[in-house]
Amino acid sequence: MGSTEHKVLIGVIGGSGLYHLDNLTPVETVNPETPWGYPSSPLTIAQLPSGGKIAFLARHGVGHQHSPSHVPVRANIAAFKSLGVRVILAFSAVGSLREDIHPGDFVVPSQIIDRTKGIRPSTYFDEGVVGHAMFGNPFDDALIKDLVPLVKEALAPHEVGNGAQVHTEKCVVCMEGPAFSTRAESNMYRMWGGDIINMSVLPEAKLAREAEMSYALIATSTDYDAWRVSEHPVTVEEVVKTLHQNANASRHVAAHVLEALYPDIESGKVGSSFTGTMQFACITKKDYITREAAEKLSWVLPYFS
Ligand SMILES: CSC[C@H]1O[C@H](OP(=O)(O)O)[C@H](O)[C@@H]1O
Ligand SMILES: Nc1ncnc2[nH]cnc12
Repeated sequence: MGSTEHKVLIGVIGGSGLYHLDNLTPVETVNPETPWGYPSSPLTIAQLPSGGKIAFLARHGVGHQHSPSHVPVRANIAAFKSLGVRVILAFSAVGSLREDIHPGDFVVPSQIIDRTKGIRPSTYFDEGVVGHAMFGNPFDDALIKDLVPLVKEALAPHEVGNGAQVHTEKCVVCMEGPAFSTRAESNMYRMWGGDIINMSVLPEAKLAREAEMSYALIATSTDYDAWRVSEHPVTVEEVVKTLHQNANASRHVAAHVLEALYPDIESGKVGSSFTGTMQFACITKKDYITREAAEKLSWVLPYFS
């Protein structure tokens, strides 16, 4: 198990362009080996001004060495869980599938369309224990309700937000990658009701749910993907350029939101929406669960210890 003297209640996942939160005070680095291997990067435990502790993880590694299809997501979520994390705030660079979601805007989505190709390990329930998590509302809506006003507040000063809007109630398409979509695919996603697109929200959100953790995505729009005929289809240069412009705003949003949410997470008012939900989601009969399988699952769910 991961061990630290610190009580860590919130995990932050930094996406493309967000490889550190150097506006917070680091206190320790941990790198727990989980039954699913090591996380994408060591976890930096940092202290908030009010004293609360958070853990930061770079999704693709600090050198951006893990492609979206090969991020060790099960290890990432298990590593957070082993530190006692209850809430995960995940940052992600996304393409916009809508005219009114401009590059530089922030989006806190409420739905997901899965366009990954089944090549990512995406469950903790594939080795001897069968469990079916409820996933109709893939994010923690109660967390989002508290989060969105805080994101808006953080971006309100023009020198921070630079006029960025905050969009809610949107649908994120998660594609396999690493190549971007064709124009035809991009248009199809628009017809399906997709509003933004990335390569990372799955299986992250699903594994957080299986581990009974509260999860929300804070997406920053970097481009118009491939659907907009007046423009050339998205390139990585364009994404990275906008990302660097957005990174300081994201760090500011993270610091503001973490500080404001911490007391409610500590008191259990926020972050407990899914506590206990997996207890009856496991369908395998007790006598059929091997000690090895139970031991492995106990990393993410207390019922198996
Ligand atoms: C660098 S462009 C595509 C890449 O960016 C996004 O990463 P993240 O979600 O970690 O910010 C997208 O999901 C792709 O992995
Ligand atoms: N257009 C796009 N497609 C998929 N992932 C992205 N991340 C940023 N822009 C993206």
